[in-house]
Amino acid sequence: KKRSKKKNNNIKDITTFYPDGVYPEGEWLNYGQDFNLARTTDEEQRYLKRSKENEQHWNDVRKGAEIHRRVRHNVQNKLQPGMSLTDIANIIENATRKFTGAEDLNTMENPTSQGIGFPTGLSLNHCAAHFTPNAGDTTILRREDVMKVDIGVQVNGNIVDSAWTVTFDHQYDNLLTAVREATYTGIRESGIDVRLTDIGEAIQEVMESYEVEINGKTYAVKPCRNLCGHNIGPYRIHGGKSVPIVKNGDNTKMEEGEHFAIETFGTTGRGYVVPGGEVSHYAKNTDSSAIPSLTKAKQLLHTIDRNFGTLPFCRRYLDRLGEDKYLFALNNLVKQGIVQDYPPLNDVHGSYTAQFEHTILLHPHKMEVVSKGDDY
Ligand SMILES: O=S(=O)(c1cccs1)N(Cc1ccc(F)cc1)Cc1ncn[nH]1
Ligand SMILES: [Mn+2]
Ligand SMILES: [Mn+2]
Ligand SMILES: [Mn+2]
Repeated sequence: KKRSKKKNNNIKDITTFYPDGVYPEGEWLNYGQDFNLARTTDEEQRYLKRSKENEQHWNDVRKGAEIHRRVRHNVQNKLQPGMSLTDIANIIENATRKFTGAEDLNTMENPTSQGIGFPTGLSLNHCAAHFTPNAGDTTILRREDVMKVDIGVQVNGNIVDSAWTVTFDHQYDNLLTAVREATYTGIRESGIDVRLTDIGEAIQEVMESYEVEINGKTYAVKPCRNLCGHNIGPYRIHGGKSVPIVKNGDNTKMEEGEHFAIETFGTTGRGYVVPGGEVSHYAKNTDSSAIPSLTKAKQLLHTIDRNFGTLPFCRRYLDRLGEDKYLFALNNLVKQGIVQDYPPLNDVHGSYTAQFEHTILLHPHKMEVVSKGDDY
């Protein structure tokens, strides 16, 4: 019997939808609520007198954000309990590859010019981040699960990092509302010359003002105090600044022109995460120049350099490139500090964690929430 699978014709190179090559702007926010943070017209002039390469840069991020919105809308329409996490990851990653025209890294002139920004996070329940299935994983999404979907899209190294939380049971609604409102607060509090600790304090206050009843037990929602947002650099998912989600005394300031991922995590557990479980996420260390000792490790590092550069990757992407029996060599690269591993980050078993994340751009005159959609 012919499967009634209709082909989704809306998933193709995004340039067919934007023949003029100009991508939609995100949501604009004024800096700060009081007068002295509002940026005056000469900052606006500086933005408007934008240089060609600057405009190309912002347009690249906006292209990635539009792809991000379409990829997440596509999977949101398909998500059901009973699906395997592997199928969910492939739906997301194949759509990203199609929209960016990065379908086969082996045939691309420059495999890192655009495509997947980092591994698709599909972290369940007490696991808050950095889980994606490895080959052979048989995990099935269940009705009672709280799944954080964390998607990365990159265009010329400009990474759009945005995430939301999927549930099918309304008993988690207050947990999601707490985190969504905390993330929105973090976004509104961000701005040029703002201290990171002040953002964390504002996030924490909103997060802790919520409680949630799950399976008959009432919890005060807590921030996962050792998770944070971060600035983003070209081909660098973590630019060195961490945006705390609790008050932490870090007086480092946000600066004009920076890209930030503002993400908050709420939990019914202990309020902090620990690494645990099988590693799937890896990334080349930007500040390592060590040469691998093992021949197999040298060959693997060449594959990583060509296909990912300093972008994070996961084991499934190595499998897809035809790499085989690479685990010992990969662990050697990790031991030598050439590659960093990012294990899953978990609160206690039986707890529930939620996440919302957007990427923001600190223009001279206003903030642009570039990954904003009508979903979150
Ligand atoms: O937790 S982080 O390592 C971090 C937070 C603050 C400073 S560094 N991380 C960066 C990252 C690491 C590996 C990836 F594959 C993707 C991203 C944040 C994050 N994970 C998912 N979305 N955003
Ligand atoms: Mn994260
Ligand atoms: Mn993310
Ligand atoms: Mn992030």
